[in-house]
Amino acid sequence: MSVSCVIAIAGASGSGKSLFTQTLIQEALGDGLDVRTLCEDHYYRDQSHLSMAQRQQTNYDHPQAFEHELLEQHLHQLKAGESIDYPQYCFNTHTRKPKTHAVEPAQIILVEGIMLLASPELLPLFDIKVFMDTPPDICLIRRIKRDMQERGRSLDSITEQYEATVKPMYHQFVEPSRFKADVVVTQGGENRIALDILKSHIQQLLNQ
Ligand SMILES: Nc1ncnc2c1ncn2[C@@H]1O[C@H](COP(=O)(O)OP(=O)(O)O)[C@@H](O)[C@H]1O
Ligand SMILES: O=c1ccn([C@@H]2O[C@H](COP(=O)(O)O)[C@@H](O)[C@H]2O)c(=O)[nH]1
Repeated sequence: MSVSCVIAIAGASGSGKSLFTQTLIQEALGDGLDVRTLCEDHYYRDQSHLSMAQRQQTNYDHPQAFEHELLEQHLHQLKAGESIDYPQYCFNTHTRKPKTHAVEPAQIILVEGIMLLASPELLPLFDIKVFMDTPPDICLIRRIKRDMQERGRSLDSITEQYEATVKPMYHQFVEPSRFKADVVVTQGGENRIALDILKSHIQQLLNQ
């Protein structure tokens, strides 16, 4: 099976990318489509050569924090009908897990991540580029809740990281990348009309 459509879902941390992507996947699967998802987070560079204190100081909100050359290679492979060894990243240790997951090519590949539209080398690989446009204060509230519940973080570490890197890098890289998008989605991961518009456009691309 060769890939017919690669969709990028970008936007700030906490903007609703994962929820929007999961909803789109569930609905596309329900429509009988063959879908896979890739998360840019799994392409974070491994930090195992650093001490834990150094890992905690790393700027994870700069495009260079990601191994985008590997993501680019994987998207080329999937488009060519080849399976990939999808890396697995651990947020608690800031390291790549030893095991990869095999991902097979599919009709639709959804890729979600903060820097997807801020990396010129990736842009030509996307058939549809989506940007989740959610106000920064809402993103921060969601991030605090999620990082405390799911990523083993304290409130102090979240707010320190937010001021040191997340906020300035958002303004330098993420927010300007909005202008690369084909579709800008407001109201987070539950925007029904945006989901329906995308599903309809995906069907058109698959029928071409
Ligand atoms: N429209 C929404 N209304 C309420 N909560 C939302 C909405 N969109 C996302 N969330 C919640 O906000 C948190 C962060 O969303 P998530 O999709 O993980 O963001 P991202 O992947 O962009 O970091 C999650 O707990 C998610 O369930
Ligand atoms: O080791 C790490 C790697 C990343 N982060 C933060 O994660 C977000 C991106 O993930 P989302 O799922 O889009 O929220 C990014 O803003 C990094 O600051 C981290 O804290 N530690």
